[in-house]
Amino acid sequence: MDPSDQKYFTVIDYVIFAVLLTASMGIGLYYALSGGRQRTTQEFLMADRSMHCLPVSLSLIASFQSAVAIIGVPAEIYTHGTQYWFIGCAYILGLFIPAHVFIPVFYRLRVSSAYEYLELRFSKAVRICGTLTFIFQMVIYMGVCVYTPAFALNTVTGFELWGAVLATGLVCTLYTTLGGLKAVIWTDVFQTVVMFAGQLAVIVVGVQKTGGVADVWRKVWEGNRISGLDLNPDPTERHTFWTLAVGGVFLMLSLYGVNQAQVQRYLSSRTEKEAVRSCYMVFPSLQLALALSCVMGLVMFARYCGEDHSDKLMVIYFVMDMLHGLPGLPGLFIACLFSAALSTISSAFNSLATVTMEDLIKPQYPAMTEARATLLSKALAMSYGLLCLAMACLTHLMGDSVLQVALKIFGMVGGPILGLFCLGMFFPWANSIGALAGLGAGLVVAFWLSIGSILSRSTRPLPLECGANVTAAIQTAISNVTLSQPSGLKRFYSLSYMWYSAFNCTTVILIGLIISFLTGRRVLIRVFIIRTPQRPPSGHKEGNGLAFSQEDGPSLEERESFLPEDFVEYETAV
Ligand SMILES: CC(C)(CO)[C@@H](O)C(=O)NCCC(=O)O
Ligand code: NA
Repeated sequence: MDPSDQKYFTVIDYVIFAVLLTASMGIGLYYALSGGRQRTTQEFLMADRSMHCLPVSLSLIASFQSAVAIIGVPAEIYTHGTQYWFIGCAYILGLFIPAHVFIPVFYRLRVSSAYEYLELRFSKAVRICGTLTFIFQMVIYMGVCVYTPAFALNTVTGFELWGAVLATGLVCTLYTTLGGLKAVIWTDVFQTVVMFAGQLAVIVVGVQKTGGVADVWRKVWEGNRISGLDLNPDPTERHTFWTLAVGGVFLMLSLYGVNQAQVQRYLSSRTEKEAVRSCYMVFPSLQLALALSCVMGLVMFARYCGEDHSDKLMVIYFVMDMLHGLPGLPGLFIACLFSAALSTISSAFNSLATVTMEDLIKPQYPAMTEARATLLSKALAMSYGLLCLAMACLTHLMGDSVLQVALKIFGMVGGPILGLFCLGMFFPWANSIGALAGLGAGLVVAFWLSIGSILSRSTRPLPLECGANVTAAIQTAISNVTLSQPSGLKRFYSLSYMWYSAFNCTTVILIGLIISFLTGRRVLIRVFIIRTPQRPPSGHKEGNGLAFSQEDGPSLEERESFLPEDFVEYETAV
């Protein structure tokens, strides 16, 4: 393809892209100069805990819906059919459980960082390890997010690669640093709308150009792209109903239940009810986002099938092919891609600044003034912005399908973090040594599994794709002969990446429980149930899962300094 943006972009396209960046900056500036003018950490990091559910819910979708999904999901559907669409089933429990289990715990504790919970429940060491793990996860993910749209555009249209990376990184850093969480949430709202509009435009034009809905349907049906329910229980099958709908629930829990970016949004809601409502409202919008990307994949198939496009950037080729000659629309799609990316990395910057401030810095300097803490938070948001640019360079070196890379990061690092929170919330007899050992073991096994899967895959053939051919068949035959790993380990390495979250979460819980039993068995434990201002306690039955054991929880004084009136205490036998 001719690498020249002259072919695709007219002045109006550049204008639309510029409007996106300017409007985002404008929102940042507005929140820098209005309200409390970002002079407290409560405002900068928590949006004064004053948000309504609609902006919060749109912002919740935006956090983990980046250009990776916009490019990756249609490519997945094109190559492997609509099986991936079944991940929509995981959204039911994946949002219901956070709404009724995780939100009440975090909200009622009035924490700022989700990791504060880990110290309340276990110890300072567990909190710090949890925080560091989260920082690691988000920093890598951020690099993928900022790099993907820039790289895609550069390859297809010749749009300057590092120019685009710098523009995204700097604009995002600026409005995040200026306007705090309020700006992040309101730009997310605007960017989510642009994202949907861009995808919709491509689909409408695409359907028209391929001959209408009936024609698209006939082609994808004949091309065998409408997948039935695959109920194969084999956990090494990449995408089946089980890997997607059950494995996907754990993925969703790690993102929507305990990820700081999302927890922070729940906490910024004005009431707990509003937070729960926003979580419910994510469901239809996330289904819409999924449907739009899946349909785009199908339209793309209707357009190209027969041709052997296995390029992971084919979505961009397709879009430019559809939209060029329609001034403004290529610009709208670029705005859509960058909206998706901006809204994700801004959430990352702000949540990273929050945990670094609340979990790593404030506990060391409890006497810090509010003015200094706010200034430092802004400096942190900005530093993470610059780090993000560095991470983009690192991503430059990675291969693989971007969607798979992002979902693997969520499973490898997010899975163990989810395990840590579950250990705390659901197992009163877990102690902090168990939690540390569990997290450590969980991360080691997660990395072993992921690295093993990368290494063993390099000796296997490429997956059969649309234009499966003789070469692939020969490759399979050869690799079947040459693979000599023990089959048990090989099977372990080929676990579907959609199970990573569930598997790694379970490792943490199991090891955590075993070590807890070995290091601190007790006959009696003391369980503390949080009372809510709205709902007076009526005995221990209405416990919401937050439990402190006698030995490894914080001291009674410490707990009282946190929430004097909110605890009820009783003894129970193990
Ligand atoms: C988080 C899910 C799985 C929810 O459907 C989806 O948004 C997704 O595939 N995200 C990929 C990561 C990204 O878009 O950056
Ligand atoms: Na996003």
